[in-house]
Amino acid sequence: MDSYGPSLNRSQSLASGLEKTSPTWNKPSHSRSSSTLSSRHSRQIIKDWEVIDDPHGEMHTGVENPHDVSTPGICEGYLHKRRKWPLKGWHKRYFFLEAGVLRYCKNQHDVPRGRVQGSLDLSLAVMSINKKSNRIDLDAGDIIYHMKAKSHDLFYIWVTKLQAHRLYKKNEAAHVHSGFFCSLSHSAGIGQSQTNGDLSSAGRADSASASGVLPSANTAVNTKVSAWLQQSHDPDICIQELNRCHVDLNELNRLIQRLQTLEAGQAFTNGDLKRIISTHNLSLEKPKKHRSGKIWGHSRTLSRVEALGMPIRGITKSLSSSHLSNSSHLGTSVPSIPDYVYSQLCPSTITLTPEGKKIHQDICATSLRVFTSLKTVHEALSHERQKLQEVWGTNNIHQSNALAEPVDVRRSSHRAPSVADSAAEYFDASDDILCCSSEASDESGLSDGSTTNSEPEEGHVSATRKYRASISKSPNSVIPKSTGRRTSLPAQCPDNSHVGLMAILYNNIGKDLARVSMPAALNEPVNLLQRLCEELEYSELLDTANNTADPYQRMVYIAAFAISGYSTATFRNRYKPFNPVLGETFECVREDRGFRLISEQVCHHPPISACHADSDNFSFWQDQRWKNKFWGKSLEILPTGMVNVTLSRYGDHYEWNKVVTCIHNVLSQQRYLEHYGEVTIRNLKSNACTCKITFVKSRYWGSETNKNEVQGTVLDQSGSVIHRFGGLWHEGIFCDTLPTPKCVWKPNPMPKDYLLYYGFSTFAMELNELPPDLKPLLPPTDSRLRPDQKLLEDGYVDESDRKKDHIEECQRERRKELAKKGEEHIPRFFKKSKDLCGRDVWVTNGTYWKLREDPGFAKTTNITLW
Ligand SMILES: CC(C)CCC[C@@H](C)[C@H]1CC[C@H]2[C@@H]3CC=C4C[C@@H](O)CC[C@]4(C)[C@H]3CC[C@]12C
Repeated sequence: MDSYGPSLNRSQSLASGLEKTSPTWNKPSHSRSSSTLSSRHSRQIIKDWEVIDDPHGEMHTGVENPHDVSTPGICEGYLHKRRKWPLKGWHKRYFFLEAGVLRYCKNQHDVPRGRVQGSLDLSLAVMSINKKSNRIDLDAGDIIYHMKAKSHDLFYIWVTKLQAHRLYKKNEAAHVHSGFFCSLSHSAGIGQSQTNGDLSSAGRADSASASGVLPSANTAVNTKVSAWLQQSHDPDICIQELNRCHVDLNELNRLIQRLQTLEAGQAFTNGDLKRIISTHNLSLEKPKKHRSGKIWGHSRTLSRVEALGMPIRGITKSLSSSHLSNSSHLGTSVPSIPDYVYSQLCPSTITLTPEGKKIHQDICATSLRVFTSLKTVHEALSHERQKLQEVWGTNNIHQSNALAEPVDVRRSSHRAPSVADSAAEYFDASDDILCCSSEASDESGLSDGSTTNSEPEEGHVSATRKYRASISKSPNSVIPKSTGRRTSLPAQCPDNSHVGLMAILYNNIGKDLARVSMPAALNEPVNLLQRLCEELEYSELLDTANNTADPYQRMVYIAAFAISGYSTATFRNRYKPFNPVLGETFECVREDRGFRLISEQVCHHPPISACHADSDNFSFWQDQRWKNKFWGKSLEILPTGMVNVTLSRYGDHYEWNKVVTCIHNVLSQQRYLEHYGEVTIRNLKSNACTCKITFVKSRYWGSETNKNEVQGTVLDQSGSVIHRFGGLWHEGIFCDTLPTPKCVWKPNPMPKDYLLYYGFSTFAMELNELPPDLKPLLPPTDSRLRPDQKLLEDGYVDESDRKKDHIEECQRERRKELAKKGEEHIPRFFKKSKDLCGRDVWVTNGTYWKLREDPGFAKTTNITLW
C-alpha cells in the first residue's frame, strides 16, 4: 500500500495533456498575499502528484457515432478504491464511466442489478494523478474518490477516459445552460433576430415567473430582477455565441462524417491514441472463460469488434506501445495496452491519410471555436449570476447568510443545479487547484477514511430517522438563566464575499491553515484558544456523568459531551478563528457552570494550542493541533491529539480522538461543514466499557435527513452492546437503552439574529467579553486584550487588518530574536509530557491560577505580544 500523506504533497508544474512546460509554482515567502494566481492554467505537481486540467488545446472528439460527436465511450473495470473508515487500505470496486458520470459497485455483477455504491459527476471534479503509484484522485467537493489502477497501462486508459468524460460533461453542462438561457430569452420575446428586443419589464418578469424561474410570490424581487434583465446585454451575447456554436457544430458533424468514410491504415499519433481510447467503449477486465461464452460487460464491446470482423488495421501492438511511450504526460514509459483492451479499439477511426489529417485539423479548429464560444457564454452567465445575486441579496438579508444556514436546509449541491450554481461549479472545477497536505509525510489514520464515501451499515439511516423523531419530541433545553453576561456582540459580521479566497489558498498550499494569515474580514472575533473552550459549552453533561453511578450510563453522557463539542460548527463556515500568537493565553472563569479554563499557544511550528479546565466534577484537557489537506475543492481538517476528561467521583480517566472536519466547496458559495470518522472513548482507569461513535459521512444521493448523522454504542468488556444512541450532531442525541429512554443532549437555542453575528451561540459570544472588573486580573497575553480581535469585534475591519499585520510582524521579530540567541520559546503555563501511550502531550504546569492570585499578573514579568 502506498502512503497517503506524500501523495498529497504536490509542488511543481505540469502541462497535462499539452506538451508545454508551465511556469513553476512559486510559493510566496510571506503567507499573506492577495496576489492573483501566477497563471490560471498553470498545473502543479507536488512530489509525484499532478493536477490534471482539461486539455484546452485539444478536443476529444468522438468519431464513433457521427450523430453524437462528443460522447466519449464507456469505460468499465475494477480499480482499487480507498476504504471507508474505520478500516485502512483499499478495496476492489467495479467502476463504470458513462456520459461524464463515474459510478461504482461492489462488483461487476452489481452493475446490471443497479446496486450502485456511489456516483460522481466528473464535470464537478478536480482530478489529480500520481503516475508512479497509478493513483487517481477525484475531488468533486461533496465527494472525493481515491483510486488506484493495478497497472500503468490501465491507469493510462482510465486517466484518458476520465479526462474525456470530464470535458464532455462540462460541455454538456454549458449546452444545457445556454439552452436554458435561450429558452428564457425566447419566452421573454427576445427571439432569434438578435436585435435588442425592446421589452417591457413586465413582459420579461411575467414570462420568467410563468416558467417558474423566478419566485412569483415576491413582487418586490420580481421587479428588481426584471430591472436587472432590462439592463442586461449578456443574454444577447449568449444567443449570438450559441448560434455561432450551432453553425460550428453542424460543420463538425459534417467533418466527422467525412472522416469516417475515409479508410484507416496509417501511422497514428499520441493524440490519435488518446482520441481512440476516449471514443471507444472499453471494458478493462480480462475476459474470463465462461461456459456460455457471455461475459457481462464485454458482450457489448467485444462482440461489436468481433461482429465487425475487422482486421486490426492501423494499430499494431508494437506501434501502440511505441506511441504510448511518447505520451505527453502520463509517463515516460507506458506499457503496451493489454490484448483484451487492445482488441476493443476499433481501427476505423485511425484515418490519417493526408485528407484525413486535414479534416482532423479542421475538426480541431472548429472544436476550438465552439469551446471559445461556450467560454464566452459561460463568462456572460457568470456575470449575470453575480448581478442576480446582488439584486437578490438586497431583497433578502438572509441570502447573504445562506452559507451559514443549517446544513439540511441548504445543500444546494444535492438538488438539481440551477443555471447559476452550475456555472459556478463549472468554473470551480476548471480551475487548477491542487491538492495538498500541510505535512510532508502524513500517515494519519484519520485521514485514511476521511475522504472516502462512507457506506453506513444497513439500518443506519432508519435508526437515525427514529432517533431524530424522538429528539424532536423531546422538550427543548431550558433557556439558560441570565448570567449577567452580554447577549449580543457590539457589531455585526462583515460581508467577506469579495475576499479572494482562492488566491489565498493557492498561495499557501502546503501550509497549516492555523499559520496562514488571512485578511481580517475572513476572521471571526474569537481565536483558536477560545474555540477550545467552546467545547465546554455543554459541560453539564460531564457534571451529569459524575453523578451517574452506572459506568455504562456514565459513558453515554461522556459520549454526548464528545459529540456536543462539534455542534458549534453548525453555523460557522464563513469565518476563520484568529490564529493565536505564540505565548498568547486565554482564561475563562464560569462560576455559573462551575469550571475555569486556561489555554495557551504553546508551539508555533507546528501550531499547538493547549487547554486545561477544572471543576468540582471533572477535569478536561487537550492539546490541539491539526493538519489540513486541500483536495482542490474541499479542505479537510485532521485533528491530532486526544481529548481527556477525568471525573472526580469515580476516578475515571476518559480519552478519545477527534474526527475529521471537512469544509466542502471551500471556494464557492455552496460551502458547508461536515464531520466524519470514528471516535473511540476509552476509560484508562477501567476496562469495564468502551464507546464507539461514528460520525457518518453523508451520501451524495442520500436524503437530506441523513446529514450530520451520528451513531454510537457503549460496549462492555466482552464487546456486547450495552447502550445504543444516535442522532445528529447539530440537533441532538437520543439514547433508547437507558432505563428511561431520553434525549441526552440537545443544543441550546441560538440567540436572536445569530446569522448576523458570525453564527455565534450565546456561549461563544461571551468568550471575548471583557468586563471592567476582569481586565486588571488578566495577564497582558490574554486574547481578550488582543487589539486586532477587539477591533474586528467592534466592526472596524480595516483597522483590525492593519493591527493584525503588525502583531504578526512582531511575532516574526520575536522568533528571529530567539533564533539568533539560539533559544527556544518556553510556554508559561503548560509543560511537555508523555501520556500513557508514550505520545507527546502538553499538560498544565499548575501555575496559572496561583500566579493570578498571588502576586497577580500585574506584578509578574510578562511577555509583550502586541
Ligand atoms: C477560509 C475560511 C473563510 C473558511 C472557514 C474556515 C473555518 C470554517 C475552519 C478554519 C479552522 C477550522 C477549525 C479548526 C479545528 C477544529 C477542531 C476540530 O476538532 C473541530 C473542528 C474545528 C473547530 C475546525 C472548524 C472549522 C474551522 C473553524
